[in-house]
Amino acid sequence: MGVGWQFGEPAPFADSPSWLKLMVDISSLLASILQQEKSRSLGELSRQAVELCGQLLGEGLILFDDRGEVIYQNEIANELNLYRQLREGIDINKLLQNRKETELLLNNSLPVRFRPFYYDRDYLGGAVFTRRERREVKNGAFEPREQAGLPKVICKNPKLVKAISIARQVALTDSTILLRGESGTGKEMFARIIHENSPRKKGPFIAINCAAIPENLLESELFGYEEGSFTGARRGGKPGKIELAHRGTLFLDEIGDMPPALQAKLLRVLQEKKIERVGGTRPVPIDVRIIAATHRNLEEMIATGQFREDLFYRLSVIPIYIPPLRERPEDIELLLYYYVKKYCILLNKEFKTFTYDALQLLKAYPWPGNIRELENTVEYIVTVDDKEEIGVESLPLPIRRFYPPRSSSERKNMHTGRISREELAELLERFGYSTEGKRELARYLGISLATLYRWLKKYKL
Ligand SMILES: Nc1ncnc2c1ncn2[C@@H]1O[C@H](COP(=O)(O)OP(=O)(O)OP(=O)(O)O)[C@@H](O)[C@H]1O
Repeated sequence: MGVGWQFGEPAPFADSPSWLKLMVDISSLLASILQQEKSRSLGELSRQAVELCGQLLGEGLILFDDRGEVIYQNEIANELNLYRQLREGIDINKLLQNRKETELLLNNSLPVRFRPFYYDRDYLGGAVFTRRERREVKNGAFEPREQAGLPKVICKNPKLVKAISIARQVALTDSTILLRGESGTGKEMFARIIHENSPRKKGPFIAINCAAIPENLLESELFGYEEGSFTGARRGGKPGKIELAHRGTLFLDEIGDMPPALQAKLLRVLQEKKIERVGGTRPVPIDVRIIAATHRNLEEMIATGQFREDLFYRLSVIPIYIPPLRERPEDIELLLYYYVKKYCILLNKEFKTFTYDALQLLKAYPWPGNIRELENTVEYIVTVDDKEEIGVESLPLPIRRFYPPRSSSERKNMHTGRISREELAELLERFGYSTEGKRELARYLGISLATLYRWLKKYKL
């Protein structure tokens, strides 16, 4: 590598030694920039190669540098929470000092292997990966998601990406947040992300679903109680969820279902930052960050007197709306394959793909239960189906029976009986041959059951 200069005749100041020195200095500067560029692109190339190998490996992989710092971990290691398991199960530094290939079993029976890396005799770092045999990983080693830490957020929809970036920003503050969105859209997941990215992450994350607890118990669950405050009260009393969330985050799910008396009490906590247990006499100072969530229309509830306006404004200092899955069809395919991968690993099955038709149907389906429904659907398919490619026939009935709304001319064709035999056969397959399936199909086609039977007879179906 070198730098050459070419001048016109005569070369300016060619005889001057300081001119020559300047040329030499500039040349070496340019050479070192070129050198840097070259090594940077080599570094980038190796980084991308590592990432690609990590993705293709199909096993959990973590790379450490010579001081035991994690420099890379792949998605599966993340999902398996491999690093935490390692930290809890073994002394990582000892493992690194050992500097020889080691095989071990973590506390949760996850088998891992450590391999050191050298350059000449210098130790560069090492890799830890799970063993190839999936069977062993399957035996209880794949932790349920809740314990495995934060789930990965799968999305490319711009609205959701924006919502996530807002959540990460406001995580740093102590403002109260109101998460709005339908059931199963990921409100609790958002609350956890906010907590984990906040200065309170070392404190507790306490969640309570206001709709799941009977009204008469909700107060003591939230505020706790003193000994003897009611029949059956535990000796010594009991702290409530708000108290348990001290120095951490309290996630109040389904806040719209909170009874009015408790709404007033919660408002006081927010205003005074103090809490009084049921049957208690002295308020205790409390330091919690509240994240509330609801799928209900709180504005309407305020208008009908079911929800306190003052509490609403206190809670929704920062409102974040999480769009339902049907409003972000671009995320459906990503989520489908994310869960296929998860359940194939979990159930020790070969990776599966969807046929074009199945994918189209899954993308058109409105997913009223959102991501929770999608995950359950994939778990069901992967469990019961052994085919490598998932076709329409493998999808659960409610999805098979769903047909995206057609254009009016297509509907007109159907009304006038101009539906082809193939089309009717395909619909029948989709809706099912049972009487219930045929009834659904007739409803879908906008014809009576008797007409449908006539068509089936005509086409000998
Ligand atoms: N973008 C996403 N990527 C991956 N998983 C997601 C995503 N959004 C939600 N999930 C998963 O979907 C499931 C439902 O999410 P979550 O419980 O947070 O929903 P929710 O809105 O709180 O539901 P509900 O109001 O019914 O309690 C969880 O398992 C969550 O991890």
